[in-house]
Amino acid sequence: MILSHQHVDEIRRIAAGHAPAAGTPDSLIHRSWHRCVNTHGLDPAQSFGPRVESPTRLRESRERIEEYLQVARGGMEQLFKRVSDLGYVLLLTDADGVTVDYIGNDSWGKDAQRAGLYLGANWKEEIAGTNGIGTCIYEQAALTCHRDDHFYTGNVGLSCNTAPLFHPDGKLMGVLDVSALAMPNARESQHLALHLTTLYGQMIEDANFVRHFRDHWILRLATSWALVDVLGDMMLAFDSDGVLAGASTGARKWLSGLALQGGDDAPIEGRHLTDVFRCSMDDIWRLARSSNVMDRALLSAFDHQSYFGSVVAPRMRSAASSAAGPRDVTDAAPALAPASPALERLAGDDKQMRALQDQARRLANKRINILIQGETGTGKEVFAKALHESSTRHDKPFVAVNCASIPESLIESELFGYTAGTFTGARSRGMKGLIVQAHGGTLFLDEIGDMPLHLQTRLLRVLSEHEVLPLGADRPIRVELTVIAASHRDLRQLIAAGSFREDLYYRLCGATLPLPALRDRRDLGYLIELILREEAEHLDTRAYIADEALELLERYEWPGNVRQLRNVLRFGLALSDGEGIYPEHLPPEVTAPPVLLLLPPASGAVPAVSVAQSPPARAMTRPPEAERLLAALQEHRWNITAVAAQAGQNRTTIYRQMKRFGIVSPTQLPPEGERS
Ligand SMILES: Nc1ncnc2c1ncn2[C@@H]1O[C@H](COP(=O)(O)OP(=O)(O)OP(=O)(O)O)[C@@H](O)[C@H]1O
Repeated sequence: MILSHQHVDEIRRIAAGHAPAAGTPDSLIHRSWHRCVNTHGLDPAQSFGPRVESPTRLRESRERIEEYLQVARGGMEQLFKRVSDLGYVLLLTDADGVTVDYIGNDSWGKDAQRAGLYLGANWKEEIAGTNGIGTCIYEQAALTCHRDDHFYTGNVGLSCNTAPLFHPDGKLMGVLDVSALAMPNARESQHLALHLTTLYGQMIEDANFVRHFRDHWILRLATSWALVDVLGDMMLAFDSDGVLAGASTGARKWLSGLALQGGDDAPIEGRHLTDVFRCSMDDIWRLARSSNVMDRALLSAFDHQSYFGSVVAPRMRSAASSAAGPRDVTDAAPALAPASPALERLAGDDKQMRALQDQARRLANKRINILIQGETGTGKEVFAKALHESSTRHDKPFVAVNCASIPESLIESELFGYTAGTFTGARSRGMKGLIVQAHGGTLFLDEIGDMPLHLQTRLLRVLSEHEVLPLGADRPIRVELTVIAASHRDLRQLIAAGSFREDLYYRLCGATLPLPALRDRRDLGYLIELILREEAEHLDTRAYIADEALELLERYEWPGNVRQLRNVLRFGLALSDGEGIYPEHLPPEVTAPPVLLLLPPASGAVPAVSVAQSPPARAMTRPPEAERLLAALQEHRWNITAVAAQAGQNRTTIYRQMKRFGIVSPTQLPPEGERS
């Protein structure tokens, strides 16, 4: 041990900016000495006595962080069992360095108390100079402050190992300290104690994280598959839409380090899990259900490292829903998202559409890119627009781009823009690209599957770096936008065929909304009424449709979906001249009789009534569902309402099934002699 005046001289030398003498402690301690003299105005030659806060101040501190204290106490008791025989005491402080909890050994309690290792002692660096706790608060990193590292000579008998404890929001909660008096001089004597302090510090933080996010889903990640269920290196809390609500300290460091490398300093909260990993939410839910750890690998979207994941369900879920897995997340989600008129009007009483509307309401204000899939004409653009209008971005631009309809040679300049002088002739003045035009709002990329591969690469960069580089420009433009992409094609098939980038797919499908085909919707009546009213208003005519015409619409399969429905109604209104739509006002594809299958007579009194127009080989097959339907129709004497009631379905469904199986009611058959 060095003499006290040598200690003081060394601190003054370092504080004055001189190089340390050989064998002196690390620069973290030097930084603190420098701070103590030059910033806090402390003098190392002064004597030091611990400052102990009043019982009232201590009580107030403890009350403020009650939950943290409870969690930390559990970890401290475990840790104390491991270090008490070695002569250590444990301290827990708040973020201001005040000791709010203490576990020590009664036999040397008095000495520890005198040294300031006790409840209420304030170890802030501004007061106590360089010390384990105060310096840890400054450095926000685990450290050892061993003997002569301390600023005041009165403290050089102490050896302190500390770890900062962070709240799930990333702010410092306090410090865990493992301290002892009269340890051997060799710094190495503290290695194990520091290691244990760091380990238990992480366990306390993780326990606090799990408790804080007990109503969220938690994804635990580890680089070792064997440990993922017991000891995650990192944890991410997310809601049932996959939006991140918090990250444990390990995950926060990992994510912010990686994001900063990419120049992105946006907060972690609000990002989507599928931005972090190259996977879809379906993969995350699958991972939650899988019991085989080897199936639980996730590939990071940033550093392309593999992690093993396990998912912990929120506390509020019932046992039954947990067992069913997280597929039915809408059941687990808290309350229904508030209604939004733009989304509301898109559907009537159709279960699939209702679920999509609810999901869309929840997603509207989250920073998530969305992929809408559905057959042509199902209303993908209409849905995207409604989503935008329901969001807080509704007063910002909604820019729609149809990747299939812009010539390939123009897509790049249309999307990314170009500077003046890049082109000659009419385009010489430069143009703000559509991506930049959508800044702050929503960019709708329709038929994304048709985007050429080289532009997919550029789009990927826009999405990950939030920057656009117009053609001919040397500096990128910063853009913030939400992308809604749509496709009627299966993008996974395009990926398999090599014509769509997998990484772009994962960037785009933060959530996938599959729009049902019109033939699978149960709200055709609602849509007819809505569209009829809109079209009639447009044509300034009467919105009326006769029952016979309505029945034909209900029986039609709608290969062109809602777009075709709108066209048919517009056509009907135009032809009907304000007299109401009757069958003769409908286009032939809707009124033409279906292609019929020959169904051999069923065993029963009523003869089979189908007519053959198709090849004999197909005609002879009669699927069991057709058998059952025909039997029900015969039983109810072709009363469609009665058959629908018995089957628990609506009349439209029965009509569709009849059409599919080529079953025609005797009342609709042409007279015997006219059949072909
Ligand atoms: N829910 C709805 N209510 C009223 N009209 C709708 C609805 N959905 C779609 N439509 C109408 O259908 C037509 C097609 O809609 P939209 O362009 O959104 O379909 P899409 O799926 O994007 O088609 P495509 O795949 O061909 O791009 C539009 O005229 C729109 O007005």
